[in-house]
Amino acid sequence: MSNPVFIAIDVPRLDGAKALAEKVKGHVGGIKLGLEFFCAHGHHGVLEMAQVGLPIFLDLKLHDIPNTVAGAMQSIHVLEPAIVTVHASGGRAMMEDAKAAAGENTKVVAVTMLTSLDETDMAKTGIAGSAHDQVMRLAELAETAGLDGIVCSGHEVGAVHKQWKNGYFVVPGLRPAGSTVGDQKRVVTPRQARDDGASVLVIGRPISKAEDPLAAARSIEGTL
Ligand SMILES: O=C(O)c1cc(=O)[nH]c(=O)n1[C@@H]1O[C@H](COP(=O)(O)O)[C@@H](O)[C@H]1O
Repeated sequence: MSNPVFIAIDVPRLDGAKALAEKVKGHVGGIKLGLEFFCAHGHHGVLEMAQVGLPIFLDLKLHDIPNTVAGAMQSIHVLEPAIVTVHASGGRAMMEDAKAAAGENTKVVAVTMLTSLDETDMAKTGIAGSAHDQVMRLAELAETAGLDGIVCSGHEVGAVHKQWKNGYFVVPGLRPAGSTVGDQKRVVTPRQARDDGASVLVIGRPISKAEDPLAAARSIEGTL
């Protein structure tokens, strides 16, 4: 099985991003570039990072009216990302149009409930009920819209996997035992997420902020 770990490269400088990716590339399966990186370096930066030779996950978390999101998807075609994110709360029509506008080899996955939120945060945005129910509801909506899968925490991935057999499940909020949780709230270990059906394990700071990122990536790989 190929390595399911995508390293989240949330660093501001392109040279630093590239050096980190080069360092760990033998022990991860892909590179995730998010808003911090894309806002700083745009298309040029993504093309530079693609030279490392690993699949690129472009985590743009698109959330707008359908026409605008479809346009954004068309604008990133040329980058040929393996995975792109949109927000499930953008609704069914937005997700349908995002998928229709995506390249044939790009998986479009919907962020359900951010792993930095818990039920108290959710209630303050006007959504009552459990994180589990909210993720299941949005997963069903994403499947109906024809997306490839969703992003959810390791707390929900087992249940979503049972409901959506051939879905593609991206799980962030991962922390090896004993590591700092930081701003994440719904957290599990990489091994737990993989055992529960995650297709992709997104891991950032436990590798990027480690004293020795190569050793950290290798050690996580060894637990899988
Ligand atoms: O879409 C994502 O990748 C994502 C969704 C989510 O619910 N939570 C989440 O942490 N992420 C991303 O996953 C990465 C997690 O980074 P670390 O907390 O440093 O491992 C960051 O790049 C986040 O933007």
